[in-house]
Amino acid sequence: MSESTTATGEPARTVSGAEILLQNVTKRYPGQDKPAVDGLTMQIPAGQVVMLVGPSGCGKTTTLKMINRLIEPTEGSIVLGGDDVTRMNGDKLRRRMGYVIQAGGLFPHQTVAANIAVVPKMLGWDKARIAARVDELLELVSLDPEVYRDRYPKELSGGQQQRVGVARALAADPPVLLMDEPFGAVDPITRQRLQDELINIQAEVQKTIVCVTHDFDEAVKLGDWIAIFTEGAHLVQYDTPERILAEPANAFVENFIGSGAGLKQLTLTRVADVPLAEAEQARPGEHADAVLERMEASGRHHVVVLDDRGRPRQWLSRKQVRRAGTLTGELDPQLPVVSSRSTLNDALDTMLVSSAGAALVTGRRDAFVGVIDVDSVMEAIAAARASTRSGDYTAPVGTNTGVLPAADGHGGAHAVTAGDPS
Ligand SMILES: Nc1ncnc2c1ncn2[C@@H]1O[C@H](COP(=O)(O)OP(=O)(O)OP(=O)(O)O)[C@@H](O)[C@H]1O
Repeated sequence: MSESTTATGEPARTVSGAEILLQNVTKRYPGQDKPAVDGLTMQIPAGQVVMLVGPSGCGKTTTLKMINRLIEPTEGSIVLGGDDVTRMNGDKLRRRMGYVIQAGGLFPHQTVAANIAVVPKMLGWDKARIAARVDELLELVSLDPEVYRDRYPKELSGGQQQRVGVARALAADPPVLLMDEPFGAVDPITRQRLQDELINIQAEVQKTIVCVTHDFDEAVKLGDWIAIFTEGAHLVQYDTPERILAEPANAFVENFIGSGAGLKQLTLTRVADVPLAEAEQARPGEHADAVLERMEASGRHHVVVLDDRGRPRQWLSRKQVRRAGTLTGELDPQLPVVSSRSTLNDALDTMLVSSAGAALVTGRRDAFVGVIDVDSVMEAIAAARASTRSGDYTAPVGTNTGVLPAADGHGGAHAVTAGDPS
């Protein structure tokens, strides 16, 4: 995600996350012959997003929960920003790590504000500071504080509950956010929106995020790095989404990625990276004749009707304009809109259901910025295929051999195909 921050031209922000280092960590559950996590050594870089993926039962959740010690490791150590967490008080530690689970995991009998305030209260913040923080976080997750702060979880949609879950996890500004299948319980459209929002939030907060998912596309979309595990949390490949798609370490990874790796490349490119077309614009209340005259002069066949804050309301053909007489500006619920942060994959989905074969793109505060069409997406795919994937970066360390590679400039220089399956 940090790459997408620069791709959208926004200045890099100060990293507030901390590095996490798992050192030779093993978890044996009582009564199990094989360890759920077997000697895992893994570096999770500060301020970056690491996605943990792999088949069911491979040890993703156990790995995640050992980081905040909801599960105690049997062996090994976990270091957070230089401190050994296995020696810290568990409650104190969990205040330094936000934790987001499926469906938000909110307390049903507490209001949204009270849910978000849990950790700040434990930390003894005064009321005014807590109230200000609650409102700030609700704004951050795109919920109007006036409307939502006094509601109860059951009065929210699944997506809204998930947003409150993220707000709660961020409440005391912890350096680390742990997420376990955070968007598993919402419908695909809401999931796409929540993922886009998380990308936006991360661009602002730059936390260290470790996220478990079943969904490889989600891992490609959100991850700076993806760790692919087999049983026993054996790391098969730990690298960038680009590299994993282009050079899967072995047949297991190939299978896991599934077919259509080429199409998955679409998930790596954002709408903001593609040149957008301009569009004819109009305001509610305008008369059809004037609008048609402008469309005639520009040779454009569609006009986008924008409200006074520049947000799209309608997208009309000449015929529709003629029929309207005067533009009402009434919001079209079917309007094909994508955010400039959306992936080309999401944009393509939206375009395919839009009769215009194109989509309106919005930027900051949902203001209209241009039009994306199928041709520009196709060109972007061709360009991505043609671009060479140079290895000019250093992948974090990850291995199950229990030995941290020496810092000789080579250690972890490429990704780790750790615990060589041979
Ligand atoms: N409390 C427990 N007691 C005994 N065994 C457990 C316990 N929790 C998990 N396991 C076992 O440890 C292994 C790893 O489980 P874990 O939940 O970490 O996997 P996962 O990759 O997160 O799976 P999923 O994707 O299905 O959630 C599994 O074989 C599981 O059955």
